[in-house]
Amino acid sequence: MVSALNRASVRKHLLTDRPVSTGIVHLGLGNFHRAHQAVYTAQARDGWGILGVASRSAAVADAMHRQDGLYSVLERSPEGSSISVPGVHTGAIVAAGNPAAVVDAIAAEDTRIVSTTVTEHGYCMDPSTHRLALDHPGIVADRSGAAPRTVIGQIARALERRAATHGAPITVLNCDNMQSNGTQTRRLVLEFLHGSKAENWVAENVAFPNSMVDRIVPATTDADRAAAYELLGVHDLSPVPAEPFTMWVMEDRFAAGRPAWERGGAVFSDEVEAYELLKLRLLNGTHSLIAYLGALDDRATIPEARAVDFIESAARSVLEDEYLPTVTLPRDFDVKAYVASLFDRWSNAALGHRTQQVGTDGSVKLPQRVPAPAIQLLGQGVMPEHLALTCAAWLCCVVPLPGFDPGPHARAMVDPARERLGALAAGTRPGVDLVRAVLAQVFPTELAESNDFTGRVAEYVAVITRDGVRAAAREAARSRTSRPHASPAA
Ligand SMILES: NC(=O)c1ccc[n+]([C@@H]2O[C@H](COP(=O)([O-])OP(=O)(O)OC[C@H]3O[C@@H](n4cnc5c(N)ncnc54)[C@H](O)[C@@H]3O)[C@@H](O)[C@H]2O)c1
Ligand SMILES: O=P(O)(O)OC[C@@H](O)[C@@H](O)[C@H](O)[C@H](O)CO
Repeated sequence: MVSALNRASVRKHLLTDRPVSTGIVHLGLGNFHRAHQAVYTAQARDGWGILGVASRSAAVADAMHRQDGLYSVLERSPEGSSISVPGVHTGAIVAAGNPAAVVDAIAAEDTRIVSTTVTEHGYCMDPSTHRLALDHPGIVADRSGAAPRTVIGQIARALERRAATHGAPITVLNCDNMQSNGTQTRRLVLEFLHGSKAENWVAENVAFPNSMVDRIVPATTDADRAAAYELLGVHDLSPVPAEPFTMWVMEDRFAAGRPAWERGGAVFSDEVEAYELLKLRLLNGTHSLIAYLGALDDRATIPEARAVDFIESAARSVLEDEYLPTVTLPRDFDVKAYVASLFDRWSNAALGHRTQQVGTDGSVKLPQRVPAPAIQLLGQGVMPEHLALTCAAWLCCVVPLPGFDPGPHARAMVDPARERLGALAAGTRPGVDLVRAVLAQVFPTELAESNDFTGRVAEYVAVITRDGVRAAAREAARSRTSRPHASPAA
């Protein structure tokens, strides 16, 4: 019989010491948290424990319960694989079954940090205004006094309770791929609590540091489970695959202490915004383009897509010509090495990050990546051809024109706006009207109402639909060569 992973069966050198107490409540017990923050917390070795909260699915929490709270992180690269077991979780619960328990945990006096990786759409933020979507059904219900089911509702209600009881300060640490993620979370929580007694207490006693998180962590496959078994010698129900690269940069503004995450290599910096913009644009923005072009070219994974000549060229163009000129680099940052490392990381075939996964939730991810650089370049009289191509490829994946089949990887992309945008498309004339109507749903008005930009997106949609995605990328490359462009060495 194959034995299961638990504290008795795991090889001791792979496991960290048991945490002393639960100082952190983490919302979003997905793969990323388990291969990123949990690993840094294990490497801090200073006793901090984490209560993990899954939103709806019980799969990860159940697996962890059956394994004494453990799971493995399987580092995969073409050079080989290695494994570790970050045993820092003191519990795992599912919010959907017991929303009151989430509020209780965050409100507990011993809780000093509440952190989040709940995907961009978990914040119920209107993507075009970046304000709390007060008409979101979850927010409406949570504000009416029901046991809160949204992340912002859970945090806000727990902070209210802290204010009304022991008054102990706390830090809210957003670890999602969002620009100014701490600042935005603070605004959303305060908007939720607007007019309440707790509003001032939160403003004065709760820290919301900004953070930049980076590690490519795909969804787990059967091949990962088999590889984990080979390395562990016992069966893990829920291993997490991850690339070797990992980076975490955050502001050192914690209201009630923090683990010594620097022991795992985390960087505390006053330049987080520069790191965030760099990462969200160069990595995530380019990643989105590779995913949408790749899916439309029938490529299942990012490394397969990145190896296609026209996709690699488009990726280099959007990165070097359109994202890079719109960021301010952190001090002493070696951007040439960073760009080279990105193309290496996207080539990691051992990891097999799926185009479908990276392309999922485009309606809430792209607003963090595309509008600001597009508006900046348009303001300089430059047409951002490859940002327009990114939007067109996304539209062709999630709101394809009648008769156009975007292929299985695009069809598998989940998007919270898919239905709404589909209904909009059904009632709008294809072409620039449709592009403008769709972009108005997700982007700031300034970009959605730019005739130049929406016109260009509509042209790329037409080319993809009529002649295919390769032809559209060729067209973008041709247009790009007609104007000067920057390079990472510049
Ligand atoms: N995976 C990566 O490579 C990576 C890298 C950097 C940052 N991130 C950030 O982490 C996030 C999660 O990635 P992941 O790989 O863990 O995904 P995942 O699918 O493994 O987990 C997603 C988690 O978010 C929760 N969630 C989803 N929708 C929610 C909602 N509406 N309300 C509350 N919780 C919700 C789920 O319960 C789950 O715990 C990403 O969206 C991104 O912002 C991921
Ligand atoms: O995590 P998402 O869904 O916001 O975006 C998909 C990928 O671009 C992303 O997961 C990257 O792999 C990651 O941000 C690398 O740190």
